[in-house]
Amino acid sequence: MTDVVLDGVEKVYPSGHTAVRNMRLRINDGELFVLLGPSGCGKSTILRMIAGLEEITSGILWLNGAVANELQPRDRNVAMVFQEGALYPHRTVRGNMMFPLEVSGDDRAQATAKVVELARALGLNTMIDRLPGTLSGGQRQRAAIGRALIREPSLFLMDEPLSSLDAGLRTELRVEIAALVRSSGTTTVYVTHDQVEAMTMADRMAVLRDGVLEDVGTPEQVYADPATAFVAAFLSNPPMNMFQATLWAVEGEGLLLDLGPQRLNLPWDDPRAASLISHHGQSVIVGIRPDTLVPIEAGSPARPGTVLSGQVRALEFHGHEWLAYAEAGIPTVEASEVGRVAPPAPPEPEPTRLVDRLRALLGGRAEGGGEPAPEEHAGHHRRSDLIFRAGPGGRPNRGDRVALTVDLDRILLFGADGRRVTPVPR
Ligand SMILES: Nc1ncnc2c1ncn2[C@@H]1O[C@H](COP(=O)(O)OP(=O)(O)OP(=O)(O)O)[C@@H](O)[C@H]1O
Repeated sequence: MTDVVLDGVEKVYPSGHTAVRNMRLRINDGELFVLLGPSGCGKSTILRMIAGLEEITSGILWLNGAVANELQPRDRNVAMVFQEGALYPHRTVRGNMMFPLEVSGDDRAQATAKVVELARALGLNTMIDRLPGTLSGGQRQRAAIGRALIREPSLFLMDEPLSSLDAGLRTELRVEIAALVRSSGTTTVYVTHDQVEAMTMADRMAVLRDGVLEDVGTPEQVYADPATAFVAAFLSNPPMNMFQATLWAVEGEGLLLDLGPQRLNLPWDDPRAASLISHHGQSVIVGIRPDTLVPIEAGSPARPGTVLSGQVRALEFHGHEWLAYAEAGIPTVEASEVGRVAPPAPPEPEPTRLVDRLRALLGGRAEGGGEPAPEEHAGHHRRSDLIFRAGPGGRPNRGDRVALTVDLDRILLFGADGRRVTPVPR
């Protein structure tokens, strides 16, 4: 049993690259804690610093209330599983799982019983005498997890243990791993770049970008109440609409979100009004999840300032629903670039998105249909402006003009720096 505290931890590699910046995190005893973020954000570096495999440049690491910066890895009672859990190829599953107990000189009869019990919990009992080379990837990962857990570490660290497996197996194993580590009560830090894995497994999770902690909380908190535009966009599937707006506080009318050719209107009694007033005349980012947009009959009554409209230009079938992409002429924001601490990568010399290359080739018309290209506004403009869901019965057709009511209580508002305009409760 152990808790982990990172107090202002930084990692600068000898190359000069800062991989982790001023990391402040508390991982509680017995928690299944997930570190989530895109490739290169510093997740593995943090895990390796906790394990003692990577030196901490500055800041303090506390393990169970004691400073652990200089503690040798073997003195931390930590077990780690990697993407490809390395097993001894000439030892059976049983032999691999027995190994840590042999090294620590455990009683052989007790060790054997323990291995059999854990192998059963991992669904490996029927293959306990097989060599790793005869196992599937998922079975090998289970055996690696078994070997790591057998000596009951105080802290269990897992670095993308499922990323080499196919989608079906990942889903199956993530449920099993979560159940197993919870039943063992071992504090676990689990690294992944997969949002679904993080949200389905975590007791609490941290979202990282460029070595910086963007948000931390339970999956429900971080999803429903994200601290930054980056977190909101990273966790949204289907993608969140991220619009560039100018905010105007207008007496008698409320708070206007000027989206270029369209606008939304928050009443003065909106709970966010007090925080929003300080953004009067400034750019804000409006995050709208597709499920907060509901198609309505054109011309049907709706409160002014609660409707967005557009022309459907593409539809995607997702089995249980359709996703529609409507051109609305509203400037959008690339949330992954908003509020970055590290300088963004230099711009690509050539358009890299297929749609941009096609558009360049076709002289500005990527999709057929001959519709005039929408007017460009300030801000980063994408053609697929407005993404919304349509049930199997209510799907629009390509080219239809659609009106969508916006659930204003559920829109997320961020300042130009990407941080939420209202403080996020945690
Ligand atoms: N030994 C090293 N020397 C210099 N830079 C390094 C070293 N190891 C990692 N980095 C850099 O530090 C940053 C963080 O790397 P890290 O492996 O922690 O990221 P990650 O979030 O785990 O990525 P991934 O999901 O791709 O594994 C990256 O930019 C990486 O290139």
